[in-house]
Amino acid sequence: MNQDAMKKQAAEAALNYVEGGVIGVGTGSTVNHFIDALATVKSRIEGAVSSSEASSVRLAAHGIPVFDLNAVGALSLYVDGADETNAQFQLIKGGGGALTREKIVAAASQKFVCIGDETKLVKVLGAFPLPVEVIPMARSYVARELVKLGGTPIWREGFVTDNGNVILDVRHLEITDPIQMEQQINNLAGVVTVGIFALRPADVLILGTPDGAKTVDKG
Ligand SMILES: O=C[C@H](O)[C@H](O)[C@H](O)COP(=O)(O)O
Repeated sequence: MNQDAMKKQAAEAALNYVEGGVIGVGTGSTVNHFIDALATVKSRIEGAVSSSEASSVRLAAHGIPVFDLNAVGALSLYVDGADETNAQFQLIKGGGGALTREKIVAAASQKFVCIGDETKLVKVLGAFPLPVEVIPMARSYVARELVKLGGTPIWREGFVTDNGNVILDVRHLEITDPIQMEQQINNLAGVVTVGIFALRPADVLILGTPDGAKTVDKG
């Protein structure tokens, strides 16, 4: 079974958590499978809050109403993918550049269901280059500060986030204390969001495997 088929399995298993109301929907290839599956049960929900323009377009194409987060208040459920997860469900996200809106929607949600394939599970976060969204004028300054932390930041040239900012992808960080590093990088002037999701980790992890989707729910 290939990676995409495992992502699809996990996405379809996440439908078990869709009960009603307005739900939060993330971004990426795994979430695209989830949006397509959600369309088959769309009468169950009122609509969705989306973490990116791309997901909003896909939801709308399926006839699923898309709401502004400010119009709906707290969400019961958020479903999103990840680039890496550790056993504590602390994540690296932002490979698609949607990390800031993803972190906002995750924070506003009671339950965060993370979906992916089994290759996303790692012992220590950081093999995947850590995305950091930065205000454009702060790009070089933040890059120098990230070098002081031991990282090698690479500007994702030509890419602009939905918020009009730039992304630095930071290699060579071994993230042994994700909460501390999330706070430290978020505190740099000019950083909008770092792609570590440890202060608000996922609550449920669903990983596609060759033997079927495996769900671990922290309850
Ligand atoms: O910005 C993108 C998101 O954080 C995605 O959830 C993450 O990159 C995983 O993407 P995919 O499901 O395509 O592997």
